[in-house]
Amino acid sequence: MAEPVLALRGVTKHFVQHLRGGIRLDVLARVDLDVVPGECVVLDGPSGVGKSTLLKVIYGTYRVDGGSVSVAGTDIARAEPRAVLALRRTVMGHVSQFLRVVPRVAALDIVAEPARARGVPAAEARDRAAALLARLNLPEKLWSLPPATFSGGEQQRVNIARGFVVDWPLLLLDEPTASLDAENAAIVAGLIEQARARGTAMVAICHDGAMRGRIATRLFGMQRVEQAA
Ligand SMILES: Nc1ncnc2c1ncn2[C@@H]1O[C@H](COP(=O)(O)OP(=O)(O)OP(=O)(O)O)[C@@H](O)[C@H]1O
Repeated sequence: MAEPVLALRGVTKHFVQHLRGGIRLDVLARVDLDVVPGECVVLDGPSGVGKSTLLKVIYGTYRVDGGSVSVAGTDIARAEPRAVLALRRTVMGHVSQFLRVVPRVAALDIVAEPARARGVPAAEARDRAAALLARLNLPEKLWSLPPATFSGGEQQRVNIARGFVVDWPLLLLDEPTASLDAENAAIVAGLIEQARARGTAMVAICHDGAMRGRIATRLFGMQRVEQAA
């Protein structure tokens, strides 16, 4: 078995809901998970069980109360912000549900940016970005425009292209096909399969049954944590 790119051990996380009288909510309790190159693990469990929270813990957005989150050997849950940013630049990509639009930057450059940040020359990065946008059926006349005014599905395709412009060791996918029609969703499934074949490890949230059946190599079942009285 290959070495895991991602290894979670005993991960525990709670929130205190300050707007609701300081109620404590235990969301993750002693979560263990290994993900090796070429796997696509889909998080499985009812709404509110902590799937998005777990993805944010892996991406280094949230600190944890206990346990460790090893991303390519670094415990990201405890890493300094600078180390988190370095891992995001070199090891770990993230396709979020919604595009974070950068004002006045063209769609093509938004897609090319992660490749540029990893040292790919500008022309090659733009070529890769163009190939992905074409594959995802984004009309070419939109490529030079900032995506602020794009439709939800167009923005999501820009976001997906941005996620796949680099061969990440680890890629996190948060509902990557939620706003897409069946044809474009199938294209995304193809991108995921190709990335797996190249050795990318993936962790995904995907509520659509047909899509998860197509992309998941394994489901990771999550259960609600019993709340302390
Ligand atoms: N930043 C936060 N502060 C306080 N509570 C939070 C925060 N983020 C999530 N929660 C709570 O933690 C629980 C788990 O939320 P999370 O979004 O991880 O669930 P989920 O499994 O992704 O749900 P869904 O499938 O509906 O998206 C929820 O009860 C939510 O209200």
